[in-house]
Amino acid sequence: MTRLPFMTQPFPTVADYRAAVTQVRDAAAAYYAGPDLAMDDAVYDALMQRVAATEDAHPDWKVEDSPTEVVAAGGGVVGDVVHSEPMLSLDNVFNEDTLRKWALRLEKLIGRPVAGFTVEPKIDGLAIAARYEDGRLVQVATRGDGRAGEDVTGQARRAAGLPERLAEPLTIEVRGEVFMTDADFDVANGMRTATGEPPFAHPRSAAAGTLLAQDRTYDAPLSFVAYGARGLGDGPHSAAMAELARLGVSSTAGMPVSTSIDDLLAAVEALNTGRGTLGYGIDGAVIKADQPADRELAGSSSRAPRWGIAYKFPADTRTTRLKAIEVQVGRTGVITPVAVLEPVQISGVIVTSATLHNFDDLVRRNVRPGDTVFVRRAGDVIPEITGAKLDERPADSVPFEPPVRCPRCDGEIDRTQKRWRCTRGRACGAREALSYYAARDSMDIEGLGGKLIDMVTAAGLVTDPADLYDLKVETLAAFDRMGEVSATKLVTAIQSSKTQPMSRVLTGLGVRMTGRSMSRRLATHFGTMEALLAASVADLQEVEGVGPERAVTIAAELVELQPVIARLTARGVNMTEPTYRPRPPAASPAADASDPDAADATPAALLPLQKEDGTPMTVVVTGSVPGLTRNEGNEAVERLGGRSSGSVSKKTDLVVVGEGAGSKAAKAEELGVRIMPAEEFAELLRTTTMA
Ligand SMILES: NC(=O)c1ccc[n+]([C@@H]2O[C@H](COP(=O)([O-])OP(=O)(O)OC[C@H]3O[C@@H](n4cnc5c(N)ncnc54)[C@H](O)[C@@H]3O)[C@@H](O)[C@H]2O)c1
Ligand SMILES: [Zn+2]
Repeated sequence: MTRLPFMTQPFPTVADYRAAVTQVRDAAAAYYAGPDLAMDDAVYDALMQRVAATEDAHPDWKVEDSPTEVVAAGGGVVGDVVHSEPMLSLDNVFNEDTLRKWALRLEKLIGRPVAGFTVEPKIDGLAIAARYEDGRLVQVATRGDGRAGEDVTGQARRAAGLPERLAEPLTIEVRGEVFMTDADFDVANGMRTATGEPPFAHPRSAAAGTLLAQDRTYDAPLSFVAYGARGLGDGPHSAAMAELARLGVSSTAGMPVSTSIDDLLAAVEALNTGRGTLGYGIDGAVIKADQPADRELAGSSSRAPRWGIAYKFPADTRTTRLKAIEVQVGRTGVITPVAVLEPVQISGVIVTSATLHNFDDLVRRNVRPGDTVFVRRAGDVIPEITGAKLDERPADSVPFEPPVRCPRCDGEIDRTQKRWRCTRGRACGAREALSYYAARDSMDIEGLGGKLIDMVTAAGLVTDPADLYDLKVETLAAFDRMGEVSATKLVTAIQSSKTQPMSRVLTGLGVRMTGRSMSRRLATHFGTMEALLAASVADLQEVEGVGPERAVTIAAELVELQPVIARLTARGVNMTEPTYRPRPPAASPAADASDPDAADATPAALLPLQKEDGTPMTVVVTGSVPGLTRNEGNEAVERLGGRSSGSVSKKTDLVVVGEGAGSKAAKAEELGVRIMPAEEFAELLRTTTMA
């Protein structure tokens, strides 16, 4: 997990520092009191780090009971249940380097290697302590200020994983996290809105609001996972967790125990990678010394144990402004609201749009254009909006009006399912999809215009591009004003489109967030449709211009398109890209000598627009090239091994100048970039593709 190293700067003045302390305290007070949030977790964490850095730099500025030194930054709500032993916070690390340092410091502190570390998920919920007497659940309390918490027995009894009775009549204390799964979050908000209450903004606040609710107007589901126990003997932590599981309590049992830091880091990384698929939110990993003897030697400060640490993952939830809600009609007629966002960075990725799932959800989550919304992005999953900050809603905001008719074909909408659909299903998008497929820049099927597409779709003959290849001359000839001759011509045009390069197939399929040049780049990079379909989100990002957001969308689109691609392939449509050259393997003399396939991988002869090292020249085509459209001109550049670009700069290697060229040609001359007349370019294309 690589992250930009950054230094936390101390505050310049004592007044700034004090103001930050107040801000932290206020935020913590709101956070621990219930579902409301003053700021993003990431902002809170950064502020806390700055407060700590300032205290390091100016110990004399430090305020009494600094939030860096007390549990819950001093914001925990004190109750009347006194804990058997303080419930502490955890110190944080944010990267590999500081985790290694922490482990070294711990070993120095105890004077010997740590016997083993457990790695547990840090579930994003609320800490509780649950007492069992003779196997019966008798009391549950929140962490509070660490010394005493509030009694939440009634609400906590409903948490899945925290049973009313243990499998054996033991008297023990169980500590762990109460949280809400993503699925239960939807249920909870459904109940909230049904009773006229504002929905929760995200699962953590839903868990807090539910557990701390004074009046129980609804019964939202909660879950529990234990990560601590008292009264089960003095074996290792991992054994205690296994014992809890045996007693019927959901726990972190089965978590990896590592003896080397490298294994430990691998376990942390595995948790981070899998975090999007858990079905509930985690905000980090918790690493603990497994053996009680090690823990005892290390001890604790007033705020946190020294034998454990939280490795915080980059925040997966941020707030931003919802600029607009757009309605998208998918290929199968599914109608979904899509959020257009003020760009926001979430765990290193700029997010500009998010899914809102469906129209019910929009109501349930009470989200309106103009709202400040919580956006969650977990790993390679399309970002979603979990809720809005209702206290920041503009006074003039109005609810979003869902469409009454299909925004694409004006047809009826089927609202019987959660996911609304155009009643015309695939046929709704067929016309658009087919004209796009047949267009000159895509498969270039001459004679397949709007009228014909209307006829074949209305007759139910064609719903997706693959159906085109099944069209028979006799069938078409029977259409009004068609005739044998034009029907034959059309069928021939359709059939001969099968040899078009894969990049045009991709363009024709209309993969969201890709256009013609991106389709070409994808096709040239992967070479075959098979390789493209097998590409992971990470593989896709190797293609120039494909960032994480686009990669996720392309991957999702390809999954959706797989059936039609399979049908096209079955009909003999070409799924390879002619300009594709397998990239030579990384220079490794040993591999060259022993690898029998190495000979196959030697780079092919250079194409006219490739540089000596095989990389593409950057080429700008301006003005018209005889016989080619602008798109075909760009396509030709790539077929000749170059990379087409729209603007002339010092990095441009070649400018093709045709009739009607304007300022770009002038700029090329000014910069001394090589110029090629369009006729010469056309000739080059002719000779190269003939060879
Ligand atoms: N947005 C805000 O305004 C705001 C305000 C206060 C706190 N916060 C968030 O809360 C964090 C600090 O809160 P904290 O002091 O309650 O927590 P912490 O970071 O000090 O960690 C301790 C807590 O982690 C939880 N936990 C989850 N899994 C665990 C496991 N396997 N083992 C042990 N503990 C586990 C427990 O609830 C425990 O109390 C901040 O980093 C911030 O993200 C946000
Ligand atoms: Zn429609």
